[in-house]
Order: sequence, then structure tokens, then C-alpha cells
Amino acid sequence: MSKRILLLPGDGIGQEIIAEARKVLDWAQANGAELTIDEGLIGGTAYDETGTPLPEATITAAKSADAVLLGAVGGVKWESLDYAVRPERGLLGIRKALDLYCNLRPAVVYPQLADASTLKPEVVSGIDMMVVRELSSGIYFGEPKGVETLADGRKKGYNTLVYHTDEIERVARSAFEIAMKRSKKVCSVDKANVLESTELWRDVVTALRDAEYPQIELSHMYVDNAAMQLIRNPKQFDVMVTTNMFGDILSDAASMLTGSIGMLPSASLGEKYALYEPIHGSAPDIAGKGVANPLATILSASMMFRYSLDLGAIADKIDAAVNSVLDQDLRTADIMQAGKTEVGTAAMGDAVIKALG
Ligand SMILES: NC(=O)c1ccc[n+]([C@@H]2O[C@H](COP(=O)([O-])OP(=O)(O)OC[C@H]3O[C@@H](n4cnc5c(N)ncnc54)[C@H](O)[C@@H]3O)[C@@H](O)[C@H]2O)c1
Ligand SMILES: CC(C)[C@H](C(=O)O)[C@@H](O)C(=O)O
Ligand SMILES: [Mg+2]
Repeated sequence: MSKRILLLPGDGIGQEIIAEARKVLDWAQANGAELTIDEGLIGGTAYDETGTPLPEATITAAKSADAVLLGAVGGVKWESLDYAVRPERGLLGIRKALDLYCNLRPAVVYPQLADASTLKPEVVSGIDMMVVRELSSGIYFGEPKGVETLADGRKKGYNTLVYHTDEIERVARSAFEIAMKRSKKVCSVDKANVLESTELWRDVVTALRDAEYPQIELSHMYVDNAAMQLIRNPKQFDVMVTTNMFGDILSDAASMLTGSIGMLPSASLGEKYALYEPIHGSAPDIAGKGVANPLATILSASMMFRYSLDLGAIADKIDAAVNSVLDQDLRTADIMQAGKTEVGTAAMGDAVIKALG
């Protein structure tokens, strides 16, 4: 039966990188994968066309798809809008609507790029770690929140960091299940020395390990130390599980182990739905220039074939094609190294298609 994919290009380089991922989907279709591919609106582009960053039609289409592949949202043009209709609300809204609580952000250092990192090659080479980020709760969604003017004229801006036991337990379970297939090592990152909500996080993660995953070697780390350790000695980590905001920050940091944020794909999973997207944003500084790295998005498509479409053989081929273009010394500007050949977004996409054969 044909698998339905919803493409949500979004804003800025989102449009450019999804165009390259689309080439890969078209290749898969031409090579036997039965796919129905639709496109929808999200983010600033959706706001401009419909007055909302997350049209009802997009949610409906996402819910009837087997998987969603998203580019990026946001941009300077929409920064002065009210929060309720900012492009980012479209992304948060679809994560919430699909209950995508488990965000997998694999940081894999390709051998060809070990010296593209700003860290020493010996520090990063061989890295293959997984950041498991809680995605549908925490400070991003907690109530109350807002900005108020107080009686004395000062303004008060506030957000609330809330976690419930079940929200912690389900993402911790995902992390443990992933770790069972890897090194059986999980580091849970929190700020339990200061924040009660993450003291609960630590307690729940520990209790679940004790009750159901005694084989897992579980460690806990405060987020400030984790940020430092990620740069000092990243190879100590395999699976890292953490809250929504800490995971946002730590995964951007982890991306630089790989050479560029343009290399890091992600899968956002819930019980019923799945969405795939690069971890980076709409990159207003390079949008429209045709220089963005499309590989994080193409690798997100690979994760989609593997996890949601049951087409692991196609995912293997995409992964091999990405390896091949790097072997051919082709580099977008963000991963450019001396002696290599610099290519733009479309040329990188074309090279992947050529390598796919
Ligand atoms: N998932 C998302 O849609 C997402 C993620 C992060 C930021 N954003 C939004 O994107 C906008 C810009 O945010 P930002 O500048 O903080 O983060 P960003 O990730 O868009 O860009 C950060 C830096 O990384 C570079 N970069 C990002 N992706 C790249 C790629 N594929 N190839 C080469 N270089 C790349 C950019 O040029 C920029 O210098 C904001 O509106 C923000 O809210 C969206
Ligand atoms: C754009 C923003 C809402 C988003 C987040 O903070 O989750 C982004 O930074 C990401 O990492 O996907
Ligand atoms: Mg982010």
C-alpha cells in the first residue's frame, strides 16, 4: 500500500533543503517505493497565506499521513508578530497536536568530516551518540506564561517549567529502549540541584530504570556540566535523555561535533504520529543564497524511511549515498575544508541522487 508523506517546507532555507529531500523521495518512488507525496503550509509562510502559522488543514493532513518531513520555520520578517502567531508557534503547535514527545537527535561524526569540527579530530572521531529530547512538555508549554505589567509599572515576563510523572516516564522509556539496542548506557541530564521539576525528572528516570531496566547503566549529570563534558570529552556519552529546553541547547552543541548543524537530522515520535526534520532553523543569514547544507534534511528523510515507512533498505541506500558524496570530497560551505570541492545546495542534492544511482 502506498505510504503518504506530508512535506512542510516552511520558511527560509526550509524551502531549499526540502526541495533537495524531494529529489530523494522522487528517486525512491522511481525505484519501487509506493509513495503519495503532499505539501502543506507551516510557519511564517503559512501565516502570510492564511493568517495562522499552523492551519487546521496542515494538522489534518499530518494526521492522515504516515510521516511528515519538515524543513524549518521562522525569520526576521515575522519577529515582531504577536507570540501566538509567530512561525515557531506553528512548529510547537504541530508537535503538541501530534503528541510528539520523543525527539531523537543522533550526532554522528562521519570519518570524512572528523577534521571539519572545531574540536580536535581525536576528540570527535568515531562519535555516534543519541540525544533524546522530551519535546511536548516542559518550559516550552508550561502554564502560566506571559508578560504582564505590574502595578508599579515594571513588566513581568514568565514561563513555567512543569513535568508530570507520565511525561517523564514515557520519554525515559524511549531512551532506555534505544539504549538496550546500543551500549546500554544512558546519561540523564537535569538541573536537579536547583529545579524541583527536574528533581522529579531524576527520581522518575531512576525509578523506571530500577523497576524495568536493571541492565541499563544510568548516570545523571547537571546540564551545565553536561554542556562542558560534551565539548571536553564527548565520547563518554552514548544515549543522553533530557528535558525539552536542555535538549534543544545540548543538541545544537552536539551538532558541532559533527562539523556543522547542517549535518544533524532528527525524528520526533509519538504513539501515533511521526515528524522528521533537521535540527537547524531557517538560517535567515544564508536563505535564498543556495548554499545551505541539505544533508541533515536528507538524513531526516532516511530516518523517516527507516522508522515510519518500513523501508529500511532505502534508508540504507540514502545513508550510503551521503557517505559517497563526502568520499567524493563534495562539501557545502558549512563543512568546507581545504582541498575539497565546494558545492551549493542543489548540487549537493544532485550528487546524492547520482550516488543513489
Ligand atoms: N526547527 C526549526 O524550524 C528551527 C530550529 C531552530 C531555529 N529556528 C528558527 O530559525 C530562525 C533562525 O534561527 P537561528 O539563526 O538561531 O538558528 P539557525 O539554525 O537557523 O541558524 C544558525 C546558524 O547555522 C547556520 N545553518 C543552519 N542550518 C544550516 C544549513 N543547513 N547549512 C548551513 N548552515 C546552516 C545558519 O546559517 C546560522 O549561521 C529563527 O526564526 C528561529 O526561531 C527554527
Ligand atoms: C524553533 C524552535 C521552536 C525549535 C525549538 O526550540 O524546539 C528549534 O530550536 C528546534 O530545535 O527545533
Ligand atoms: Mg533548536
